[in-house]
Parts: sequence; C-alpha cells; structure tokens
Amino acid sequence: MAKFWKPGTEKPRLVEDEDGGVLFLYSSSSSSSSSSSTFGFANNLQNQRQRLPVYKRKDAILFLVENYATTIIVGETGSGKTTQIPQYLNEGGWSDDGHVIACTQPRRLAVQSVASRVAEEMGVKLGEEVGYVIRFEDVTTPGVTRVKFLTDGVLLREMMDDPLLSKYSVIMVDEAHERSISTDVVLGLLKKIQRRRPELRLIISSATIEAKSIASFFRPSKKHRGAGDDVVPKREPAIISAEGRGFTVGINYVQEPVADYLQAAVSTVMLIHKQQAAGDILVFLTGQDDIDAAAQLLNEEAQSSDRSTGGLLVLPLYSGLSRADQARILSSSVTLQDLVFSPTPRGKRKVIISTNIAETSLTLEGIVYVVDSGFSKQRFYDPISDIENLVVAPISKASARQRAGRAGRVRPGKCYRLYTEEYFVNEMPAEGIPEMQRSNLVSCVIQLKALGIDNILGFDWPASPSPEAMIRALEILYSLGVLDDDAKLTSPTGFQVAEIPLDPMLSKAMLASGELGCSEEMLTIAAALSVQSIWISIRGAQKQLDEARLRFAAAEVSPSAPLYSPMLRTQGDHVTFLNVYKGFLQSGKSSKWCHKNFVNYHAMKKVLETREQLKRTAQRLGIILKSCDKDMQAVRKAITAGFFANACHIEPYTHEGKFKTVRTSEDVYIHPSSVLFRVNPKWVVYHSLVSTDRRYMRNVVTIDPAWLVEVAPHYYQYQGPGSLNR
Ligand SMILES: Nc1ncnc2c1ncn2[C@@H]1O[C@H](COP(=O)(O)OP(=O)(O)OP(=O)(O)O)[C@@H](O)[C@H]1O
Repeated sequence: MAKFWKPGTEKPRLVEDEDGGVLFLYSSSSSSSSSSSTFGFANNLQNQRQRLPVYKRKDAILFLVENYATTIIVGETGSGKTTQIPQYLNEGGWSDDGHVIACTQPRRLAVQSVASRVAEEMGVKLGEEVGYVIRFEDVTTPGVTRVKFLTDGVLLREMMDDPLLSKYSVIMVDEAHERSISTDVVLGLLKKIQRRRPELRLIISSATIEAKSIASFFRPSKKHRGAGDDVVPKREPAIISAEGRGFTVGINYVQEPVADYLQAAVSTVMLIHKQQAAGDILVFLTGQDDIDAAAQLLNEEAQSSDRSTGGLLVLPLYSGLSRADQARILSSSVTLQDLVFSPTPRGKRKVIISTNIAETSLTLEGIVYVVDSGFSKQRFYDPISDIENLVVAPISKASARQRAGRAGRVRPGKCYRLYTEEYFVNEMPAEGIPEMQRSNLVSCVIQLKALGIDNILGFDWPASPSPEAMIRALEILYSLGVLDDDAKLTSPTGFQVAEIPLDPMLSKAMLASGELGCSEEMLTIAAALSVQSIWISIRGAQKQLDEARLRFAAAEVSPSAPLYSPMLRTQGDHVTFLNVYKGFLQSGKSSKWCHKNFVNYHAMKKVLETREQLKRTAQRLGIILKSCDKDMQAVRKAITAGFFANACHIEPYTHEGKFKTVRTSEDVYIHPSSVLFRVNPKWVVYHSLVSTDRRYMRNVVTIDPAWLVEVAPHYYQYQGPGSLNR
C-alpha cells in the first residue's frame, strides 16, 4: 500500500499517555503541501478548504490512518473534520480499487447537508462520486460512489447483508461524543469487525471530553494483544487533535438565571435584531411546541408597527419539519427546509428556531448569532412501564459548545447563553447520559441478534445498558415470536422481522398482514407511520384540522361528505391513513387536494416513496401482496398481531375516557389528535404512548378482545366474557 504521509512535510511527535498505550500526537502547525485547484469557482472553494484548521493536519491524519487501525480525531467545531477528512482520504487513495469511504452521522439532516457540501467542494454531482443514504433514501451509485455519508443506523442495517462491511476501506464515525444509541452499537460492532478485518481503518471524531474513554474502549484487550502488535496498522488507537477554529465566537451569559427560557429567547432575538449588525440568528429551543410558540411571538413582534422590528424571516426547524412546512408556504413547492438552507433575502434577517437537530455538523451559512436556551428534549425510558418519555432537560457542556459552534463557521459570531456563567462552569454536566442508557432497546437487540450476536448481555458496549431495559427488550421480542426459548432469532419470523426496516411490532404486523390478505393496506399504514405526520397543523386552525381529519375517519368516505357521526368513527387512526392515501391517489396526487384537506403534500410524497421501498422488502421476504379492499377487520387484526402487548380496555363507569393497559393496569387516555378521541371504544391497541400531564395513546385502533387470544395465545388467556388475563 502506498504511503500517504509524505515525510518531511510535517513532524509528528508521538507521545504515550500516562496510562501507557494510548497515543497522543502533537503535530507542528506547518501547512500541508497539497496542491490546490486551478479553476475559478472551484479555486475559491479550494482556498476556503485550505483555510480550515484541519488542513494543517492533513498529512498527519493520513499518516495515522495508514499506520493505526483506529484514529481518534478531536477538534473544535467548524475545524473541518466532517467535510474535509473524507476528501483527504479520497485524495489519499483510500477509495481506489472500488473501495468506499464511509462517514456516519447520528442525524439524517446532517447526512444530507454534509453530503451536498462535499459534492459541491469536489465539483461532482451528488449521488455519483459523493452520495448519501438515510432510511428510505439512497442517493448513491454502486460502483461510482467513493465517499458515502450515512446515518449510523443505516450502517447497522448494511451489516446484515455484509457483516464485515467489506466494501469500506475507512469508516469515519462522526460526532461520537453524542453517544446516540446507534453510534454506540456501531462502535461495539466495528471493534469486533476490526479483529476480522485488520486492514479496515476507523476514524472516530469526537469532542475532547470523550476522546480518552473512546480510546480506551478501542484499546485491544490483553487477550487480543501480543504478537503482531508491531505490524502496521498498529492496534493501539491514536489520538490527534485538530486544534484551532475557523472564526472566533464571543460567548455572552445572562447575569441572573432566567425564569422563562422561551420568553428570554424571544427578547434576546429582538435585542440582537435591534442592536447588532446584519447576520442571521439560530435559536436552540427544545421541541415543536416551544418552537412554534416562539415563532408566533416573533412574527407578532415583526409585524408590529415599529419599523425597527420588521425584516425578520422566522423559520422553524425540527425533525419531521414537514408539519410546519406547508403551514407557511402551503401549496408552494419550496419546502421550509429549502428556505433554511438558502441565502437570506436582501433586507431580511433569518431567525431559525431549532431543536438540537441543528446542533452538530450543520453549517447554515448566514448564521452569525446563536441563542442557546440551555435545554433540549431528551428520551428517558422506563423499562418497568415500558414507556419512553420525552423530557425537557438541561444540556451538557459538550452540547453547549456544539451549539455555539454553529456560529463562527464562515465569519466571526456571537453566542448568547440563556444561563449564567457560574451555572455553565460549576453545574452543567460535562457530557450527557449515553442514549443507550435511557432508551427502549428492542430495535437494537433484534439487530444484534440478526448479526449473530447471541450473548447480548456480554456484548462489549462502550456504555453498558441497564439490565432491566435489556430484559424488557428480550421479553417483548420473545412475546412477538421473534426470539425462541434460547433467545435466538426464530426462523423464519425472527429473521424476517429483523430484515424489515421498521419497529419490530410494526414489522410483525406487516408479516401478519400477508397471512390475513391485507398487506397492500399495511404497507400504506407502515409508510404513513414512518413520517412525522401526514397532517398540516396551522396555529389557530385546530378546529378545521380536526374536522378535516374526521372526514377521513370512517371506512367509506368522500372528502366532500358531511362529518360522520362519532358512532361511525369506530375504526381508528390507521384506517384514517388508508382513506387519506386513497383520496390522495384519486386526486391524481394533487397538492391542491392536500391543501384543501389539511394533508401535508410533502409528507404524502414521502409516504409514496417509503411505501415503494417497503413493498420491495416485502416482495423479497415472500410476503403475499394482496388488498383486502374494504375489509378493515383484517387490517385491524393484523395490527393487533403486532401490537397486542399495547392492548387497553376502557374503564367502565368513568366519564373521562380513562383506559387501563392490560399488561400493567396503568391509566392511559386517547390523545386528542386521534379520531377516536371522545369516542371511547371498549378495546383498543395503540402504536405509541406520550406522557405529558397524562399518558396518551397515539395512533389508536379499535379491536375485538377475542383477537388478542387468537393472535397471541402465549400472551393472553381468555377468562370468561369481557375478561382477559396475561
Ligand atoms: N454548506 C456550507 N456552506 C458554507 N461553508 C461550509 C458549508 N459546510 C461547511 N462549510 C465550511 O467548512 C467548515 C467546516 O465544516 P465541517 O462540518 O467540516 O466542520 P466540523 O469540524 O466537522 O465541525 P462540527 O463538528 O461542528 O460539525 C465550516 O466551518 C464552514 O466554514
């Protein structure tokens, strides 16, 4: 293999740390010797690339990648890790001979935006030499794509077909400090793969704080050390720091703790707008609710008569953006996401109000000011009740740095933290709790099982999950018939469920629908559940949305029909999805039709695409594709076959629509967004629970309790009329 590091261009110094073994490399700051492009626009981009701090480390990075199996790169935000290192590897020959360089990201939005940027910098069309893959979206060309960006979840799926990930020469796991559940699983598996494929190189990019623990995770255990340690690549991980950042970001703190971060964020934006020079503002809040509320307050201020507060272009940004998307630009073909990434119109100042999806890897060009509320929504899972709550919780110092790092990327910036400096220094936790330790592990366990990892409890995790959550996941999979008595995947059910890229309960419903003759309908339902929402919600128009939704609630429906009586609305939300889908197809997939019916056009286009992909998987698995036409009973039964563990019955003699879960006898209620809200059927199964003031069931369907015994006799026993036991 060629030497990519050119001796003489840089003098790396390798130092062992006090624990022995872990290598630190301090390099001089001489600049790299790579040549630059000779074309106009490209030249400009090439100059920008060469100004990035990581450029000074180019040769050192290539040296380490060549000589060490694992290289950990720590560096400030904006130093160029994500966009540059894959290109250096490409230039260095790591994508020759049909090999591919992979770079994983925890978030889909980051995958898409970084891939476009790198394609632009390399002067190639996105999807050719540079491509990306996120769930249900593959923008690569096999045999042509050399640099591929993907979510770590997608990389996990790829391991099912190719357990050793043999097409990749280098895999860069970016933003490892975020400790998303998939990143942790990927790290654990890559460590295993490396033992079978010593030629595979790993690059792990991380904030400083996590680098040491990641390095010690990758250090070979005594069992695997010994002979061969002096051969290249060396197995001890190396750490390199790409110190230095693009532009300075001045940090400002509040003097006193703020009582209401949302109000404080709005006031801060208005102050920046009145007092500070031109430049867009990025505000970090926690979720759709407070983002929409802040957007409304800002829009009201912007429309006020005071001319100095005009000129604000307020744009919300959260996952499943599509919901707010058309609310703003209804039938336009421009998505809100396009607006977020496009240049700011003259005379305007963009205010992008985002969740933490904009926290890492994104460069939003016009951003000069960042307003950080200090909070984010985080998942916390309770394995006993099997409920995953989204809780507003304080962020970590690592997150705060990432947020500030969204400014200062193309020019100097300022960050306004809505907490005190004293809090930041003394109280804010250095890092967050790994997602692995606060999540439902069902999907993670089934993926590991599918990869042949039977001893899940003994798996080498970067952070061990709780035994309770692990046991609960095994229990659920066992009850679905996915695992056998020895906790091995059953054949064919277990292997089939693992292959369908959906939550295992939904995958099980998909399999059942093949037997019940309603797989065409289940494909539509699964695709609709995979988008955030098929509805557009417009603040202040909730009543019209509810009415629009109800028009699709019964089995036989025409959008022009009058509202159905609640007595007829007995089928549930999944059936509603089918009616919307049918109406959308009948309209010729019209955006006008969507607009009229409060249906999100972009979401429906996504449903069509996702449905096609799921259909291909179903065909591959031999699921018989058949429509049950109007027999909604078959559909509801198939859903029950997947979601029987989520069965609930209404509490008689209460007037508030209280249900009890069969499994744990907990009080739950139908969510107001469900077409079954206030209808209160006797028996239902739900798709998910959300916890606010109460526990609410979302996406609910009515069932006959006899089906529970029929589809899950191992789980339920019939105890006489109206009575069922686990
Ligand atoms: N879409 C873009 N438009 C303009 N400049 C960009 C764009 N993407 C990246 N850049 C430039 O490249 C720099 C490096 O971005 P990159 O994402 O590679 O940094 P990073 O070190 O991975 O940072 P982070 O860890 O914060 O994601 C940015 O600071 C910016 O100057």
